[in-house]
Amino acid sequence: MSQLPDPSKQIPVIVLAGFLGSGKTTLLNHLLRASRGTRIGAIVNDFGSIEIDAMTVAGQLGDSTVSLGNGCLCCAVDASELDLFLDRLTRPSARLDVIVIEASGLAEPSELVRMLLASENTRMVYGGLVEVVDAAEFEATRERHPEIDRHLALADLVVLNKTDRVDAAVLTRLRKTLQGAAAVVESSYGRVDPELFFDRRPSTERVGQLAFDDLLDDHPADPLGADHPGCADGADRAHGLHLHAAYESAAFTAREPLHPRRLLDFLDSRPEGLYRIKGFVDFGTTDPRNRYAVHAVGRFLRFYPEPWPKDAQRLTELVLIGSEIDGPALLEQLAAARMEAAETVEERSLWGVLRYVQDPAQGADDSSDPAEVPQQWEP
Ligand SMILES: Nc1nc2c(ncn2[C@@H]2O[C@H](COP(=O)(O)OP(=O)(O)OP(=O)(O)O)[C@@H](O)[C@H]2O)c(=O)[nH]1
Repeated sequence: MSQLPDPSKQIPVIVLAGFLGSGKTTLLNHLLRASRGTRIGAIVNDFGSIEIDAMTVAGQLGDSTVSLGNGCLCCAVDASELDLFLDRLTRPSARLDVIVIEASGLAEPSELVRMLLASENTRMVYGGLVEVVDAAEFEATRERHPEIDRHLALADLVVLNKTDRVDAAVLTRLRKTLQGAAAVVESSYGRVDPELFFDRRPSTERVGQLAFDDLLDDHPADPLGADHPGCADGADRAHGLHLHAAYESAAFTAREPLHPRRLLDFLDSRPEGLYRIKGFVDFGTTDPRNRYAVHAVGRFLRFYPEPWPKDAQRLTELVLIGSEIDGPALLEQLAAARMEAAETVEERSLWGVLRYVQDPAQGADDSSDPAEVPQQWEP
């Protein structure tokens, strides 16, 4: 007879979900920096074909990060790829204490939870769903996507993030809206107490606010049919109701540096539907030392200069995610921002970009963590 697993030795697997750009990677990086000895494994699921999130996290974790790119994990035909990674990360030799799955910003959390609960891997236990909410964008996002309420209903913990971006009145309103959901913690730049994540949740019949049976029943037929971009063939029939059924992504790569002013023109005139842009930009001789991480979430735009990693290929790599966007046209516009070989560009053309760089003196993203070395950049 096979032995029942010892629950005290099972590794909790936490799902970190939340809409596009809400701050999942930022929070995951905070956890990794503030883990103080707890060994965290991460599985990162990007929606776009260039795995920007994985690139942002991977440096921190080495072998303990695995990336499941290009498509939503929630629509994998079967869970075998996830199982494979979980198998690898839960091996005793990996010596991990906890595993965090960062879902894509368009994933359907209930599908991920279902996959984890159905997993036959006895070395792990489902550790709960954390839903990150962007305080500045939440109300507009919820209006466009009422299904967000379903995600919140399933959460064990809601992190109301980006509180620095809203005033007291909005915050009070949000607190009221989120009342009745799971425990809510507020944060700026994902700085939450890691104890909230690492303390294993007792394994019970309930998942978040719902019973396990509710979760199994929550499997509506797909009114849109089976084929949607970003999904494996024959993906889940409920997929039509998933957020990402309405979204598409486009990937842009350029070997030539981009002209700062032309890139800004592109960003300033980005269409409403283009909700999320992320990646790294090479501005060539205008700043040869640094690459610029770029993040656009709704109308929010930020550049984060950071020294080029050693041996990194000098490329610009961007992922664009939006609904009702004309991907090829956007890529063409971006291509026009590439510099010609003979083109000279004045250093001051970078000034426009620098307006979107957060002043480190005003509190860098993770300044709360004394263990962290502040980013050095000199444009
Ligand atoms: N002002 C402010 N910006 C934040 C905060 N948290 C994250 N950001 C910024 O928001 C942008 C998106 O953050 P990410 O952590 O990449 O968001 P994400 O949820 O992983 O994004 P996707 O994977 O694309 O869904 C970045 O520019 C972050 O620096 C916050 O609390 N306040």
